[in-house]
This record gives sequence, structure tokens and C-alpha cells, in this order.
Amino acid sequence: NWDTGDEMVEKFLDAAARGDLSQVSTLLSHVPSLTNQTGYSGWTALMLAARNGHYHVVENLLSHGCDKFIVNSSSQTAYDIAKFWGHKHIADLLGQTDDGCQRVLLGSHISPQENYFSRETLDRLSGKRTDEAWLEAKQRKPDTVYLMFSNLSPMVSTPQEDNSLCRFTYETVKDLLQKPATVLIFLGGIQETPAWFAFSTDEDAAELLKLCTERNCSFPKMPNRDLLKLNEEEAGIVAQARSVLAWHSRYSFCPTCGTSTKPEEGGHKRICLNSECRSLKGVHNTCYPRVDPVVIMLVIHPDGNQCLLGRKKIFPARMFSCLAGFVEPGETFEDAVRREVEEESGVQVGPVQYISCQPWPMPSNLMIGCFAVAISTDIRVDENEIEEARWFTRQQVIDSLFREASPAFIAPPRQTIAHQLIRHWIGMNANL
Ligand SMILES: NC(=O)C1=CN([C@@H]2O[C@H](COP(=O)(O)OP(=O)(O)OC[C@H]3O[C@@H](n4cnc5c(N)ncnc54)[C@H](OP(=O)(O)O)[C@@H]3O)[C@@H](O)[C@H]2O)C=CC1
Ligand SMILES: [Mg+2]
Ligand SMILES: [Mg+2]
Ligand SMILES: [Mg+2]
Ligand SMILES: [Zn+2]
Repeated sequence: NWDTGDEMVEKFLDAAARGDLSQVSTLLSHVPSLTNQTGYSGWTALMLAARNGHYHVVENLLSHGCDKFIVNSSSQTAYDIAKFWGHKHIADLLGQTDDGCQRVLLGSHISPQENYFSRETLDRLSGKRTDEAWLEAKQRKPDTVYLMFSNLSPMVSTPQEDNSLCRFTYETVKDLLQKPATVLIFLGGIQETPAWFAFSTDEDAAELLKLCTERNCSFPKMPNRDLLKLNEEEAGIVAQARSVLAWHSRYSFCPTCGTSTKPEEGGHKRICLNSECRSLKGVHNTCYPRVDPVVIMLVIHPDGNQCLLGRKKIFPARMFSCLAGFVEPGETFEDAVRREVEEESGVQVGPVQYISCQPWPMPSNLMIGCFAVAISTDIRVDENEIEEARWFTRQQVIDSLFREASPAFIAPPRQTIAHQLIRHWIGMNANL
């Protein structure tokens, strides 16, 4: 009977809005299907209780398993509402879960250093790079750690699902260090001891693997996938080591005069062997490891409730991600965001806001993460770079991040800043 049903829902929502805990729980125990019923403008009991600051009602509703990701007709979740009305204890409660949602819902608290690859695990001790005697003495110390790279991949052991870096001692690797093709770089240390080095070698990989005592060792073949399986500390070390070693592998000759170059300063510089070379006078950026700035942006629809995501042909099926592009000379981050978005999607962008950045050692990008607000919405993709671009609603994005059942698209993995930007946006109450 519809009338009774409607009346019951109204009574239930009213009790939640007034904070009448005993009526809410009585109604729920008789009619559990009331839990996620909505009333005016798509408000659930949870939203009404959150709006009016009724902590115990919120707690009770959550314990009955009500869905906190439902959005009302203005695309607000109960969390958005609690936060907007200043009920911080309720927002905290709604953000609390053991399923990893907390960081998402409290998205505005995600700090830049939370991006994968961005942890500064070691003190770089850059002042020691020019102290050759100190470096040499450190190299021979028994507690010094060596990481081995072949073809720009570090040797890792894979005890379970995750990868962990294989660590070598001087005794084990000293012969390899003598080979002419080996490049050694000083990474830094933890409170000066032990010191950490990384080196690349072109010796036979199968032979190298025999040097390790760990089980299931390998040099991963797909850095884009396999390097994402390290813990945060080791990922931070690899971000530095891989970029610098990749630079050495590509810059054997002086870009100014073509003469051979050699590593200096613990591998953080290369100098030209031609004493007449211009690169030896003044500041020359051919001498130092390169970092390529790339802007990556979540473009938000002018209505505040949709975001623009694109897919490249090489992406796994149904995956969509943030647009990105290299910063060009003489360009600000903001201009690069506007140019790349327009080039790739035809959408025009107004305000741009920096959010956080991520070193991306494939081989040496620095991803500059931004939000950007669109001022036009028609999409016209550049088919060379992007296969498809689309506006996705907040609800579609929430479904993709948190719900298993057939979402509209698949989000990039959590280790990417693209994923973090998308989560960060979901955690904001942009339309309030
Ligand atoms: N961590 C993350 O979340 C993400 C990281 N990324 C990384 O960002 C990088 C850039 O994104 P992408 O969209 O491809 O960039 P762009 O949109 O700028 O397009 C890439 C094209 O730019 C050219 N290019 C290569 N290097 C440079 C450079 N140093 N300066 C200017 N142009 C260059 C290349 O052309 P040509 O073919 O002629 O060499 C390449 O095909 C990718 O390499 C990817 O690894 C991207 C998305 C997500
Ligand atoms: Mg581009
Ligand atoms: Mg691009
Ligand atoms: Mg470009
Ligand atoms: Zn030179």
C-alpha cells in the first residue's frame, strides 16, 4: 500500500531530522528497507541527521548498514553536508572506515607527500657528493647498501604480491663496480649510516640474479606496472635512482661538442672530457640529470559536478584518466594546463589550481597535479593522442572508485597522481 509506505518513509525521515533516536531505531527494526529511502530532493535519513548535527542517529544509521555514498539531487553525500554545516565530529564519523575510504572522504587533508614515488626516504647528503675521499670510504663499509639495476629496472624479490628491493653489500658487488659499463650513483643515507648507492650494469641478467640470496628475484620487465608494487619508502628511493641512471644511459656524449663525458659528484653530474668545451664554462643544464615537468589536470565542469577524463589507445580496456602534457619552454603551469586541455579535448579552461606533485621515474617526469575549471564543455578530441574524452558525473566517479558492480569506467591505479586528483575532487564539496 503506497500511502502507508510513503507515510512511513516521511515519519522515518522526520525522526532522523529531529534527532529522535528511539523512533529511528524502532522504525528500522520493524522495516529495515527504510534505511536508504529518500524524500524531498533525494535526501536520505542519514543526510538529514548529518544536516542537523544528530551524532547518535548518524551512528545508529551507519550500524544498520545505510549507504553513505548516496548523493542528493545536488550531488552531496551525507559527509559533504555534515562538513558544510560545521558538524565536524559527524564528518569524521562518516569518514571513518576500515575499507580505505577515510582518506578519500577527508580528501582535502591529502598532503602532497602522500603521492607514491614522492617519499624522501634517504637524506640525499648532497654536500658529500663532492667529497671523494668520504664517498670512497663509504663505498667499502660493510653496512653500505647497494641497489642493482639492469636495463633500468632494480632487482627485486617478490615474497608475495609485493616487490621489495634486493640489497647488496660491497663484497658481493665490488667486481661488478670495476666493469667499464657500470655506472655508480650515490643516493644518500639515513643519518649518514648506512650509505646507499645504486648502480647499473649490462652484465648477463641471469648471472646477476644468482648473486642474490633472496627468493623469487627478478628485474621487472614493465616498470609502469611493476615499480608500483614497492612500499612507499622503497618507491621514493627508486624514483631518484631510476631517473638518474636513465639519464646516464642516454647522455654518454656531450650535447654541446659530442665528446665523451664522465660521471662526477657521486653520479649527479657529467662533465665533458674536452677541456675546450663551452659546457665547462658557466651554468650548463646538459651537465645535470634532467627533470621534465608535466602538467596533469582534473578538468571540472562549470556545474561543479562532472569531470573530464580521457583515454589513450594504449590504456587497458575502459580505463579513463586525467589529461596530461609536457610543459613547454617559456610556459607557466597554468598556460600548459590550458594549452594541453584545449589541444587534447577542445575544452577551454579558466581558473587553474595547483594541488600536489609526483616524481614519475618513467624516466624522469615531475607530474604537476592541478584542478582546472572548464569554461566551455563541447569535446573535440585530438585523435593522435586521445581515443576518447568524456564528462563523468560525481556519482559515476564514486561508483568507479568504491563499488564493484560495472562502473561507467575504470580509474587509474591508486599509485598514480591521476587517481589521487580524482579522489581529492570526490572528497571536496565543490557544489556547496
Ligand atoms: N603518474 C600519473 O598519474 C600519470 C603520468 N603520466 C606521464 O606523463 C607523461 C606525459 O603525458 P602525455 O599525455 O603523454 O604528454 P603530452 O600530452 O605532452 O604528449 C606526449 C607527446 O609529447 C612529446 N614529448 C615527449 N617528451 C617531450 C618533452 N620533454 N617535451 C615536450 N614534448 C614531449 C612526445 O611526442 P613524440 O612521440 O614526437 O616523441 C609524446 O608523444 C607520460 O609520459 C606519462 O608517463 C601521464 C598520465 C598520468
Ligand atoms: Mg598533449
Ligand atoms: Mg597528453
Ligand atoms: Mg604536449
Ligand atoms: Zn663538450
